[in-house]
Amino acid sequence: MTVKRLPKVLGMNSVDRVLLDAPCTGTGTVWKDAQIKTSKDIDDIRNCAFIQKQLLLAAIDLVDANSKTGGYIVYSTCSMMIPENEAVIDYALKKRDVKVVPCGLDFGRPGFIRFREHRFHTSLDKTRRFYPHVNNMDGFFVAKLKKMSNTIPASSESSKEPEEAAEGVVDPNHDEEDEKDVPDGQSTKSKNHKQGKKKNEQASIPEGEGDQSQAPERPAKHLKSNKGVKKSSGPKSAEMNGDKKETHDEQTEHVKTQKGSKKSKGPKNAGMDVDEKETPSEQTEEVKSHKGVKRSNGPKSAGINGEKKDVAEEQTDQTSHKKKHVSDKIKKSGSKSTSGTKEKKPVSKEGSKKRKRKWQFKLRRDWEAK
Ligand SMILES: C[S@@+](CC[C@H](N)C(=O)[O-])C[C@H]1O[C@@H](n2cnc3c(N)ncnc32)[C@H](O)[C@@H]1O
Repeated sequence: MTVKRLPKVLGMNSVDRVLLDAPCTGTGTVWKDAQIKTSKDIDDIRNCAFIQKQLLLAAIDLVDANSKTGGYIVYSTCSMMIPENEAVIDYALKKRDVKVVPCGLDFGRPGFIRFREHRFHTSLDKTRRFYPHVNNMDGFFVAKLKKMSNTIPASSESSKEPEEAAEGVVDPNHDEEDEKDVPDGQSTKSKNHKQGKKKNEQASIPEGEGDQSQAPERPAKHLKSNKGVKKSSGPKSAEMNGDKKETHDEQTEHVKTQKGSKKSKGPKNAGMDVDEKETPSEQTEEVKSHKGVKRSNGPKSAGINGEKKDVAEEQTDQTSHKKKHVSDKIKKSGSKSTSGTKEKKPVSKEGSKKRKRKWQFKLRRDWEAK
């Protein structure tokens, strides 16, 4: 039986409420199953998003909006992927007469309302995101919907739902321009310099918090598609430290595909103060192609507060985009630049970083072009 038939079989508007703990990629379980970082690829995310959207619509159709004791649908996943979370809820908002209501949880971070080129309904900030390194639990997403009426918007019925299920899958091949003002994102990128050759190897991973501010875009991580990955079955732990002043976290560690690279230590900060943040520079970690590269272990630094972070990151992006121009100007003015100058001086760390960034953007551009 297909998911779509579920309401017809069980009865449309026949139940008071539904808890939909949807099947997902389980990327939120990364702290206890590091393999998840390399075992899932964009196709897995797409497939999950597809079924999740169908399941959510079915769940909504099952619920009776006029129930005096219910009319609610709670949707959850243990995935950190926006396509499996906010995008699914946003999709449901367009397809059914439902609205997002507060979850009643005073911890966790608000869901994203914008991400790269995507813009979600502002009520998505009532959803909640939980991060392993922040909340000492599996990465988790939860949204509570209130069904407003049992009518299905005409616009919804006329459209083809299946194909729309693919909507919301954040295309990692977005314009670089979009990265500037977009929140965290975290596309996954190949570290072996073969991005262009591999298709659909990037996936978007949320990183920051979802309140108005957006986290910085990060170099993508490379996701491999290995089989035999453990299935996620929802969050299992934990002591949820209710940090109310959570700011952005950046769980966007680089997914390393090579052996020998340092492993992520997962949530190392039980009860960690949520103020921990990544510095702007962290979002521009280079894509490494060789083995033995140290990996980022998530949030390391503190320093910037939520609002400033976006700005800082934006600036970082802009800086990268303008690098070439700046370099040219420096040349013209005859000043000695650290990189890009004619004289081949030993490249400084800073220069090396810039060049890598430049190279990274170029790769991405080329890859996107393909
Ligand atoms: C995150 S788990 C839910 C775990 C459940 N809340 C529990 O505590 O046992 C997702 C569940 O969805 C089921 N599932 C997978 N694909 C499905 C589909 N197409 N339709 C309905 N359920 C599906 C899986 O078997 C799995 O039990």
